[in-house]
Amino acid sequence: MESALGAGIAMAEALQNQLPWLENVWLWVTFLGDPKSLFLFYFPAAYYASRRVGIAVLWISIITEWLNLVFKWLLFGDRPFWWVHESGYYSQAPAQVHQFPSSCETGPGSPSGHCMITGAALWPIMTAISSQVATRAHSRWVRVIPSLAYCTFLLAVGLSRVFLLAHFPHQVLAGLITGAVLGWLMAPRVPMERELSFYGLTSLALLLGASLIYWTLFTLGLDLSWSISLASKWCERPEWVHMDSRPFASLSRDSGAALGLGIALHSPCYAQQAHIWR
Ligand SMILES: O=P(O)(O)OC[C@H]1O[C@@H](O)[C@H](O)[C@@H](O)[C@@H]1O
Repeated sequence: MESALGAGIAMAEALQNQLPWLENVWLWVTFLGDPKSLFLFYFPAAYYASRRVGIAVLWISIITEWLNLVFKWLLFGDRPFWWVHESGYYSQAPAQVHQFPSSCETGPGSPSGHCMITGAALWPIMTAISSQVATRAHSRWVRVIPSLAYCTFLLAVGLSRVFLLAHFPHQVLAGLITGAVLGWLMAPRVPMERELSFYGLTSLALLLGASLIYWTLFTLGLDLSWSISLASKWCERPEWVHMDSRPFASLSRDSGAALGLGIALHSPCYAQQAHIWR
């Protein structure tokens, strides 16, 4: 296992030292692939274009981010930025890698959330654009552009995570595969018109479900804050350890977004707008 992780560090070394001019590109790509961007940018943009696709993006983001949190708790994956120091693997010849302001994620590393959550949530956008293109374009090459763009973007997100020392390549691969499978499975099953209690109960279930898993693992003697201690210990600058990368920050976002979606869809203001649109 150590040599596989070492190969991941060698890949990060190559990305950082052989292609230094791409640094800003990787930082931008990681920002665009951040699960937070799904809630802040992709969901509103998709909703503006199509209500159904917008709700699918938000719903899939909520559920896959929650699943990603649970997978991370169960898989105990190291992050490269602390593993290079903690493992002792580089005590003789230090690795030629450095950290960035967005390297110091405090959650465990496996699977990559950027790849898994963003991969799943962008699936409905990709399929919606694909079907639009298919009705207009006759060329097979034009029709594959949306799926090609989806794959290229996610591959770039994966490479950016390796470049930043946030993930090992196998964690990126696990995130990419899980994200695409979840996107494919969930996109046709997104609940569209449900009563407010459905959203309230989903919000509560996400909150209580994660808390129950956390306390069960904690009672079994597992320390789930191990990654926060390692991130704080090995991050080059304390100000790079961001509170919103903590596992419970994403849980609050998911639970709040599920309830917020229900309240918004049942608000008189929304009903009035929906009436005008019809
Ligand atoms: O697992 P990754 O790719 O580091 O990404 C997941 C994390 O990305 C962070 O930027 C978010 O703030 C977190 O909430 C999220 O959990």
